[in-house]
Amino acid sequence: MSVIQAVDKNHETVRTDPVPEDQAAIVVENLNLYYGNTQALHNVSIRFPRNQVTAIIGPSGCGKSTLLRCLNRMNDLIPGVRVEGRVLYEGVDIYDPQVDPVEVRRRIGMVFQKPNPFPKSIYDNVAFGPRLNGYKGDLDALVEKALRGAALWDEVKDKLRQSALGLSGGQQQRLCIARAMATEPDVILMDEPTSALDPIATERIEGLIQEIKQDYTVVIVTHNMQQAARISDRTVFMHLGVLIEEGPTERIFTNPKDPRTEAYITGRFG
Ligand SMILES: Nc1ncnc2c1ncn2[C@@H]1O[C@H](COP(=O)(O)OP(=O)(O)OP(=O)(O)O)[C@@H](O)[C@H]1O
Repeated sequence: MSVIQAVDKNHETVRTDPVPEDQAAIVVENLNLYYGNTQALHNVSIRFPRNQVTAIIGPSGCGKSTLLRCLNRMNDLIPGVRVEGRVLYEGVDIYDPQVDPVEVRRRIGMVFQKPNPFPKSIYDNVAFGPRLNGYKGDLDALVEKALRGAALWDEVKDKLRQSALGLSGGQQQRLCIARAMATEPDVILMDEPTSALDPIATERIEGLIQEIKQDYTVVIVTHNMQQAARISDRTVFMHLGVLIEEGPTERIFTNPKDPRTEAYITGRFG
């Protein structure tokens, strides 16, 4: 591995093997985010490579979820939020006034910490997004494809009309992944998707994440460093709203360059 290291003077990010722009699904440039008068992100620049898993790690309150939510404009839904800078998705700034945030969220889907299926049937949960978007194709085939993609089909194929709320927590989270896949996105954002799950369900989701990167770009926020080490190709370390260090996961965990990254991954803070 060639190690190219550069320290950006403006926001002191240490980068190893930076992602070339043409390999990035999402490019974040000089992003600042304010909740009212409180600045939560400071001049963050980062590229998320296509068909890879990028993990965002860092101590509680460092801005991981805030950064993730910027990638599909979920922060727009929070009153008093102000965003400066650019987030380019396949070269288009998603914050451009011409861009429809609903379309952004169709292309860049999201899975949340707690499984949050709608109180509807399994089928209707998966069909919800495509129906909303006026999907004209074969809906049954699309639902099956999404459920297969989320490794849930075999468990639910005989009870598609039953309530999603009858599924286990791990199945519900895979259903939420299927629901995100059903709008045929390119990118799937995951905000601590296994923190409410038991170890077996967690292992299933982790395996699934590694499989789906063939078809999707995945960005995952996790508190669990072992999880980041197990499943991600690249790791991003944040602290106090600043992106401190990013690079190939193995390098971040074996040879962190910034003392704050080292302190965090060795459990000395956070
Ligand atoms: N809706 C909000 N309104 C005001 N401040 C917020 C809001 N959401 C987050 N913050 C603040 O922004 C900062 C970053 O929060 P964020 O949730 O992004 O961090 P995090 O790293 O994901 O934390 P955690 O690991 O605890 O989930 C924190 O100081 C938090 O208090």
